[in-house]
Amino acid sequence: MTEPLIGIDDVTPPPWAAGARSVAESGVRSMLRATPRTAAQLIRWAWRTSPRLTLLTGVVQLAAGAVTAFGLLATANVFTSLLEQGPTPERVLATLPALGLVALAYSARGLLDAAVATVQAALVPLVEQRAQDDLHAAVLALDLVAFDDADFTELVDRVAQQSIARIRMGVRITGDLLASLVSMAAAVGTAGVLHPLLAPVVLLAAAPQAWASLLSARESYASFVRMISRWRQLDVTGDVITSRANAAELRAFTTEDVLLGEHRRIAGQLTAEAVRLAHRQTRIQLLGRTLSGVGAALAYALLGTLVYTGAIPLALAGAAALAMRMASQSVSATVNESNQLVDSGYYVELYRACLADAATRRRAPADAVLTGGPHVVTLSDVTFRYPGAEAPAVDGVSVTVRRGEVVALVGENGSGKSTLAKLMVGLYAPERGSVQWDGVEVSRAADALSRVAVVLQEPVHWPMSAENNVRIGRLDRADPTGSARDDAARHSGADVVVGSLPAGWPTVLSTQFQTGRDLSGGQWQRMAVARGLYRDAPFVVADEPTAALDARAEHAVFDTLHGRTGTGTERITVLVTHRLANVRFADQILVLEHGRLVEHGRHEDLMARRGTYHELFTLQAHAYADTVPT
Ligand SMILES: Nc1ncnc2c1ncn2[C@@H]1O[C@H](COP(=O)(O)OP(=O)(O)OP(=O)(O)O)[C@@H](O)[C@H]1O
Repeated sequence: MTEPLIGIDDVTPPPWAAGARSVAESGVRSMLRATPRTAAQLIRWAWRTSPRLTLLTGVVQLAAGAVTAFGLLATANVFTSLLEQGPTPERVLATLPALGLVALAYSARGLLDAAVATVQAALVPLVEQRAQDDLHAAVLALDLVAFDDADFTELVDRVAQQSIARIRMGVRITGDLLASLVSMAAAVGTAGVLHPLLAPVVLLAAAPQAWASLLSARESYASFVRMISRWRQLDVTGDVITSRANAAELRAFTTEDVLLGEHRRIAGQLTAEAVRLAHRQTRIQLLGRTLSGVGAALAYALLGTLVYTGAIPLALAGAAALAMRMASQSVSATVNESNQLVDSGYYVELYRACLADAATRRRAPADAVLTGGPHVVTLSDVTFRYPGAEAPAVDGVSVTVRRGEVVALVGENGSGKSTLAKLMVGLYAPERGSVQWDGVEVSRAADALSRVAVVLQEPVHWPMSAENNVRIGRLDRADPTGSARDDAARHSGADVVVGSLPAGWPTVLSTQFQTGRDLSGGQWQRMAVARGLYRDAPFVVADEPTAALDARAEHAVFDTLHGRTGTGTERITVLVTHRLANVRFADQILVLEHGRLVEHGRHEDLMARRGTYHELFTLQAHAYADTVPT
């Protein structure tokens, strides 16, 4: 097979990758500016999480840097007094107080390092938790339609998987960077005090290494942008291979080899790119180190010249050499930490961009209140298009539904039934036209969804007890004796499912837990119907609620939905189904084709019209009539 299995070999980088692309294309100077920006952003988040711990971290990091500087000065002092006129026993004794200070500085640094570790251990997880919490809150506040935008959902996935960990790392590195900067300033400052020429020379010696690190980081960004579609393909293929849901079909169609081959093909491309990148980065780093080495040699040569010409007394030369050594060490640490921050900076920025994007995709603010109802639901010229789609999924639908009615949505696959049902309850807002409940625009009503129960074809498999799988339909419903729960279970057939569970209602329905159980497709659907009934809402949307149910269970569910038994008829029921025998008794049948409402009426009217509904119904009826013995 030569064609890529996934079908898309090169996708356009999503808009959220623009940040990485601009870094990859930007100069070293703008990358230099990115580091303080990232650090400032992380400090702001840390401050927002805990001003006290942030302040404390800053203070102990600064103190650690300052103590290191103090240690350097004390050591320089020891050297100076030792070398002043050649060491003698008296002079050695005279250095003892300075040596004491060196020891003090070392132990203070040890204590401060412990303090840094303790304060960071408290602060970093808090910042991480807050970042995760804010992300979850933003995702839960999203308008449903946001999940239909593939680029945005990939952004959310990436941020959830990568950015949170990078924020954690970034906060820690920002603290370390602060301490390294103080040490560097102290060392460079000391060298400068000993002779003004030494400070710039020390910095110049380190500059090539810093430059090489930034170039190397820029190469990483460029590689990331180049391979972004490969990474997406690798993730998708990996998920197909490892997912439990796919396991049976994947084997039944004997696709193991082709999938493995596809995964290897993509992974091979990524590995080749990783090797190319590593070689390029090694060359850049080597150049940087060589130039830095030459710079360091020049710096020491300058020191030698200064001593030789008497510009620096010999007694101070040892201190100067020490300061230069420490300056180059702390410059290396600063460069290394800045580098890591540049690396994290991309994901930190992605997180910020994701929250900003999510804020624009929130559900519209509720500015209308419903008083009871809905009694009358009115759709006027409703049109809706999924993000990025050319054709509307629902196109100019107008209809009125009254309380007590059962409305069936009928049509071929992809004709817009599920989308229309979601528009009716305000899960989607129309692009054109309006959906009103008793004259109120439903997508702007504060409490519309609390009046809705949905039963979907592929319901959520809530990883919780069977009891809560039903009660989550309305957790605040007062049902101390469990009679409402039992009613819902009886009318959906979930009572039989629960009866077969080892611990009954408390059994956890998830094999992710040791004592948990999984259910069959039809059993899950019965639980979903029970949940919908338990919600006891005045507006019920049942989207293929019985697709996986056996005949007896299906019959019972439709009896309930049609209000012929049990749980009350004072509601609106919207039913999406392909089993047309179940829509015969509906008060209104809406037939959709390519999103347009092409037929509308009761069963008898539509049969008399001999249009699409008549054709679909007759096809199904014949399939049964030919086989039922008379
Ligand atoms: N998330 C989405 N993004 C883009 N297009 C979508 C999305 N979901 C559905 N569509 C498209 O919108 C149209 C209507 O889909 P919808 O799910 O409403 O159809 P349906 O009548 O319920 O289909 P089925 O009988 O197969 O369940 C289809 O053309 C479908 O391809």
